[in-house]
Amino acid sequence: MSSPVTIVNISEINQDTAEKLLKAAHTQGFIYLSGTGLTQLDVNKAFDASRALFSLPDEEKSRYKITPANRGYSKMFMENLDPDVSKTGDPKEAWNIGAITKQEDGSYTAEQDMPKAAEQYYADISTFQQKCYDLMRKILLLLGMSLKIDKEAGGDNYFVERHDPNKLSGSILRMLHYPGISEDDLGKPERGIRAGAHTDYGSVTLLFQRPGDVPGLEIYSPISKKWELVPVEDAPGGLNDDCAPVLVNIADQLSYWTAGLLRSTIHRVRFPVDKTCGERYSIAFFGHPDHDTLLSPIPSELVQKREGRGANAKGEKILTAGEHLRKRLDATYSY
Ligand SMILES: O=C(O)CCC(=O)C(=O)O
Ligand SMILES: [Fe+2]
Repeated sequence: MSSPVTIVNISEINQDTAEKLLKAAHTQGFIYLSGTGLTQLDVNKAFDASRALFSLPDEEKSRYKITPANRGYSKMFMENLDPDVSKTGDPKEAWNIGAITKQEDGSYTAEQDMPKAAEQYYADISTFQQKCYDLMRKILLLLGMSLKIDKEAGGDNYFVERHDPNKLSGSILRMLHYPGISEDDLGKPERGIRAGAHTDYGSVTLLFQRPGDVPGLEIYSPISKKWELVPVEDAPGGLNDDCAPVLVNIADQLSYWTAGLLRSTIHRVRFPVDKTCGERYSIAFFGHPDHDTLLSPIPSELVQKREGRGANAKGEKILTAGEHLRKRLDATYSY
């Protein structure tokens, strides 16, 4: 199957890689990255944890209901990403997991209440969270390089300095589970929409999929102006080699911040309803700037010449990343 999303190898951090990333982020807003430094084993372990958490009884999962701090479990139909289209909410379930950290005595603690069964996965989840943070910062370094940000303002590290793992931010790991299409769903298009059309809220999102699972993610391509299915890429090697290409997309805050130069593309998860199909698991890492980051125009000539858009619009109150996020979350959930 041909893919609307190009693959960029980021194993070499240099200007050439940075330009390739910028081109994809500006045109399609979605990019597959290879050479990320994560192994297939890292990713498989995260999916093992995900399957264990979703297979808990509904009654137990409901005890950890998602909070206004955006942590916890969101059950089937609870989230509605596109209320104009869906009256029922999205047929999917999700676990939002904040930082799990290693203590001096070697034990791990979660910043939120978690089921007992999750504890055996804490070390793996914590490692995975750190690797996601590292990958996000690598992407942000490359984007900083590509925008040729003024040296006195922070230069290549402008974005990296504003995504500090030790500061409060909206960054969150989210495990997702979409049930497949059953006999009862056949011929009913609204049942095929597993996650309504939306854009993401933060700076960049990393999406991990399982090679072999049903695909389902569709992007509204800014190039073809059509919905296009994004195939799931295969892993190139064994368990200890690079993982399957990671799907990365630019989200709203980074798009706003760069006056639309980097594109936040609309996407959804949809299964065709003309035949039954199996379930899909995915894991998203939503990277966000630190809450106190001012989303003021980026000091880069490439951004400044885009007058009147996003953070460049005159008369716009400059929001912090935390304020921007709060507005979006309050519009999506019924807590
Ligand atoms: O699960 C997927 O493939 C996409 C999920 C997504 O777009 C989201 O949760 O924001
Ligand atoms: Fe999304």
